[in-house]
Amino acid sequence: MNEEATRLLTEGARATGVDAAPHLGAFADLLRLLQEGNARHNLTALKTEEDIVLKHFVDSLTCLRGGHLQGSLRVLDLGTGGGFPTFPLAIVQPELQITPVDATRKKIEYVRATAEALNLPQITPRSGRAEELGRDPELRGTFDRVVVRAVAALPILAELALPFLKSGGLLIAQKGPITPEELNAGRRAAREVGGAVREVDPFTLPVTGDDRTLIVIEKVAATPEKYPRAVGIPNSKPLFWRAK
Ligand SMILES: C[S@@+](CC[C@H](N)C(=O)[O-])C[C@H]1O[C@@H](n2cnc3c(N)ncnc32)[C@H](O)[C@@H]1O
Repeated sequence: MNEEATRLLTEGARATGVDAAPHLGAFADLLRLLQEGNARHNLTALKTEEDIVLKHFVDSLTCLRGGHLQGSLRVLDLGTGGGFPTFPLAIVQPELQITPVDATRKKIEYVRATAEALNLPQITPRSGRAEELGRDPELRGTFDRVVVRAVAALPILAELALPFLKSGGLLIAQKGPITPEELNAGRRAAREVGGAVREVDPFTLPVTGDDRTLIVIEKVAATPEKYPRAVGIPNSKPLFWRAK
């Protein structure tokens, strides 16, 4: 990792309360593996080391805001893509037991190989659609946290994520700026699937100043059996929201 990318990672992580210094070697390995994997799997559009460090590594770490990811929690990363926020979280909080999930099998193969290369056995990837995995008795209702970054509108995320959570578990959704309409629909959808919005935390990404919002939804009641609906329906007919 070049000097400027190292400086940005250190500074950006510090702004989120993380000391990156002990982890610089692991982040450098992750950067190299992502760049190599990108040639085969189209994992990220970001090309420069500085952009990857800020917009994937530091951005992923911002889901630690609020202090909801401490201890040996069972965490599901819904729509992990190239492993974000899974890898940055696993590097700085190795006690988390993380299951990254993605519908694209090749991305999960990359995530599995990268977790092995980085010696992060606490990462146990699964490929599949959230609509189907959320009905698997081994996964439904078994997670303390679901993290999700850049996957869908909030009402869709609520339907896909809440089934995975235990009672009292939290969905931590990393989003860009959110409109009052999306937030309102997200609140209604959350209620429908057994959740309640607990925190809406607007902030700017360290260094770049990009607008971000961290939304925390608590599971307060069992998710009705009919959710999640069949594959594709949460996106094509989102609860209380318009389809894209
Ligand atoms: C824009 S990418 C974001 C990837 C990663 N979270 C990040 O922030 O870089 C969205 C990912 O979500 C996955 N995805 C979308 N809908 C899904 C679903 N219903 N079940 C599982 N994965 C899904 C896609 O395959 C894609 O890899």
